[in-house]
Amino acid sequence: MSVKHALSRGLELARSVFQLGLFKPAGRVAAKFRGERLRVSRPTRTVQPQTFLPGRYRFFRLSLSGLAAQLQSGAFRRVVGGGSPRNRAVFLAFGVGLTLIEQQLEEDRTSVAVCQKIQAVFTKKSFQSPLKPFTSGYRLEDYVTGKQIGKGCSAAVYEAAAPFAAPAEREKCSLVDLNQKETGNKKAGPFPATPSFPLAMKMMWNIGASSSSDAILRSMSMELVPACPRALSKEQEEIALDGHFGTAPKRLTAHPNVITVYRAFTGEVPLLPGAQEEYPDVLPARLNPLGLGRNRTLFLVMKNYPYTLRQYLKECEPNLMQASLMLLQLLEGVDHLCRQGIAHRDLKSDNVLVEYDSTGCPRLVITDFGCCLAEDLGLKLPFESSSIYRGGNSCLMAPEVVTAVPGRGVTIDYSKADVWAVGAIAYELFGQPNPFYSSQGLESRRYQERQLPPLPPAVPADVQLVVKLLLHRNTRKRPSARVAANMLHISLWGKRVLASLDRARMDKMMDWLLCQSAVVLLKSRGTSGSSVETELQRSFLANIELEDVRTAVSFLMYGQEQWHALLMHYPEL
Ligand SMILES: Nc1ncnc2c1ncn2[C@@H]1O[C@H](COP(=O)(O)OP(=O)(O)OP(=O)(O)O)[C@@H](O)[C@H]1O
Repeated sequence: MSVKHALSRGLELARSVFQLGLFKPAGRVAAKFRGERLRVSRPTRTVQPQTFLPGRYRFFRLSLSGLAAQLQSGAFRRVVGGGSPRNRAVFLAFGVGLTLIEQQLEEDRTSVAVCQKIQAVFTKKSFQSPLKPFTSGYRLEDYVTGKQIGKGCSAAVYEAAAPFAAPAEREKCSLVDLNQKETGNKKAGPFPATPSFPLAMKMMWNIGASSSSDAILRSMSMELVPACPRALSKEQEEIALDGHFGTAPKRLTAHPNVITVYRAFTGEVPLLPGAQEEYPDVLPARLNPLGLGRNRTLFLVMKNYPYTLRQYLKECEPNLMQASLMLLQLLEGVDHLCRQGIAHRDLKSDNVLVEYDSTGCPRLVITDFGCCLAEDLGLKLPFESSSIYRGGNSCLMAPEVVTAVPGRGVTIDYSKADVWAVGAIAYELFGQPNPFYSSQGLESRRYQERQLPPLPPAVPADVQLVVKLLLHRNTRKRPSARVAANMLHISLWGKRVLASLDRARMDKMMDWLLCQSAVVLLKSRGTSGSSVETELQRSFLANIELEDVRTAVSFLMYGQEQWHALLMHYPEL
């Protein structure tokens, strides 16, 4: 290799590596050129908190001061000074690279500060419940129940109403309301002649636990993960905590794309419409002499949604924009769970509920946390024996979960399992059958990425890329929910800035983020109720982090192939 060639190759590599913000390879590139491993001291971890540490490489990042020390060391100078012209050229290129790093760090510090300010503005206003706050409702008698609206393997769900929980006026925009308006059914007072049912009451089937509140709350504790702070009465909250000896499952904070359980209480199983015909076996002997159920069980009160996602998609065909927004909502919901160390483990279109926002756009919420993982240990589950429960719905179980083999020291990492299921559900959102349902033939245990069916050609390329990446078998090549959501946000609302971006310079991106923030703040001041679009944009801005944005931009700019080529070259990325 000529000196000129080595110099230009070194510079080119340094530039591309620095532009991507990948500092780790810089060390390796240098080592590669020198034909030996560069013995720089391991990263000193005394980087100031505000220093930007790019992406996943933060733990590996070369310490500039360590490198500087190496540069000054006699051994290094001997290699460089006495080395071949090629070595000197590479050293020169590397020196230029170091200057670039310094500049980049300075720019990154500014960008991080911008992101932090934006986050602070958008995390202030927390998500508001659409229902009037209420202080009672801890007994079955507080509610009027209507017809059955759903049934699963562990519960029946009924429509319900309570005078103290009427929906806030501006939020009454569900299909139920629309239908009632069309048929002239106007509300007159808290319990009109034909009551509308803004609530849904889930009655769990209690077969295993005894009838004590303690046993019920302990055995069904996962259902309480999306419960709001005052969902349980004081006494039951204490029982729920005591029953777990201080290790009760985590509770989620509210999010527009995650169900909120407003009330949870234990009570006697009533004979509700359809019980004798549809679930006689799980009724207590008091109601069915042959029934196996216990006398008391857990009740959960939530907002009543007009559709599950599966029902909605059977009846409606969302357009491309709506389908993309729906995908984005699932990603935002999953990101919210991940941030709080919770894995749903049973995501499917039956466990997603749908309503319309004030503009007619479908709003999605993730529901049914009965199979979730919400332990203090986080998203890693020790998997030492096959009796350990991995989650529901094996068809949509991520490859790393379904193929895990129990053994000593084995853990299953769920941090990207839900997002994989979102990738599979994306097919349904865009009008295709879910490729992982048995009728379609792919099994998450053994499929290859090339076997994935294409999405319809009309689906935007960026969305196709996101779905492809989400279904990557290798979790290291699968983006997190946050990065995937950022990709969609930038693709939906930041196409122009993306086209003008220089990979390294995030200043244009920061300008765009500031503009977006102003626009979203203005939109939020409107009186027409919050729209899905605004909620999504708020979520994006509330969670903005430079390294996630940069990774999303890299994926979008390089596309999957180039990114993976880079990963192959530098597998430790
Ligand atoms: N808040 C709600 N609003 C409207 N319908 C609901 C609501 N919650 C549940 N449903 C309906 O009830 C059905 C069963 O609810 P859910 O999935 O929570 O029960 P489950 O027994 O835990 O289900 P699984 O079989 O997945 O374990 C849902 O598929 C849906 O049709």
